[in-house]
Amino acid sequence: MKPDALVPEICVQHETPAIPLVDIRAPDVYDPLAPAATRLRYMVKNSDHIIKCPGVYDGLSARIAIDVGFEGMYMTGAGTTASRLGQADLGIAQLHDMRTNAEMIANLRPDGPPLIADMDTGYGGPLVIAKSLQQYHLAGVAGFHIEDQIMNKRCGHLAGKEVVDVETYIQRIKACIVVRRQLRSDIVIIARTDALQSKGFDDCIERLKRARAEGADMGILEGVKTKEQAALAAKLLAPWPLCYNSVENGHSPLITAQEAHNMGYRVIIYSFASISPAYVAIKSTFEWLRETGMTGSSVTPKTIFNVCGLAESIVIDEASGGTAFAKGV
Ligand SMILES: C[C@](O)(C(=O)O)[C@H](CC(=O)O)C(=O)O
Repeated sequence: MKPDALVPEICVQHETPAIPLVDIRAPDVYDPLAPAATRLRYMVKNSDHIIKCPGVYDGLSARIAIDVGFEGMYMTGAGTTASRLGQADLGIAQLHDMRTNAEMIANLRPDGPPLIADMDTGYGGPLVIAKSLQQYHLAGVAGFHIEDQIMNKRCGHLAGKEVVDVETYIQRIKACIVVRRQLRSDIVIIARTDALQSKGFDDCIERLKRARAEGADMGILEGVKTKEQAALAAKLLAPWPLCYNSVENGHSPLITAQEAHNMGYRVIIYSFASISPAYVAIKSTFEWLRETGMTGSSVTPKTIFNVCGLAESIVIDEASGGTAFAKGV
């Protein structure tokens, strides 16, 4: 008798998490040439995994995210404020700062990973919000989140946040819906609530349900305190897709992408994924430089230029009959 005939037949049941139903308007067929917003909708609805979006704050961090092969990106407002203005995330960046950064990032590779961008409070009343949405749409942004903090907002992972009343929040969402319709845009509207600190969990769920009823495509419950809270929010709001804001060392528990997916989240953004390591690397290099007069870096200039599209530029020059790179680069 062959030895393996003694081995009882085992029927291995692979645990594949059930793909939760997702309620978002999306095309049935994926078109790689469709606008980023349309592609994002398709991905949210049809992906069998959670869409991981690293936080990017400038051209280089976005280029690296594209190079590494992420399927989505997130433009962090905190990172944009820090890198463009040298300020803390306290509502100092305005529409112009955010839109110009988002436009540059979204157009590095228009056929590349869709960009979700922070829109904070929308930067004003309904008319300003209308302008914000229009500008994000024209900039090629695929989706954005808009929240219910007061205009003098602060990072969602700081204490002392204040929120506007529900009706004012819903006005913000309605302004987005009306303008998106007028523009015939597919831009994904993500309603975020920061009310957990001051109003509690139930109030947040009510706010998100109201936003959903108005037509917001997705939701974020900012600053959840426990994994149970994160899971319950997804359950109570299903099949509405939720996005998880993973801020390591912030107010929320660490939840892996797989855990978030199993809870029913469809997108996970990592707000500080590039700015935190950049801070650590730049600081230690500068300290070393101050001490030794050398940076100690082993990265060649060309490495950076390659990530930033050197090859694409050469192709354009050659295709146009140029000779700028004929002697090498
Ligand atoms: C997501 C966020 O809006 C951002 O700007 O990245 C911030 C992140 C942070 O400052 O911790 C937020 O959570 O408010």
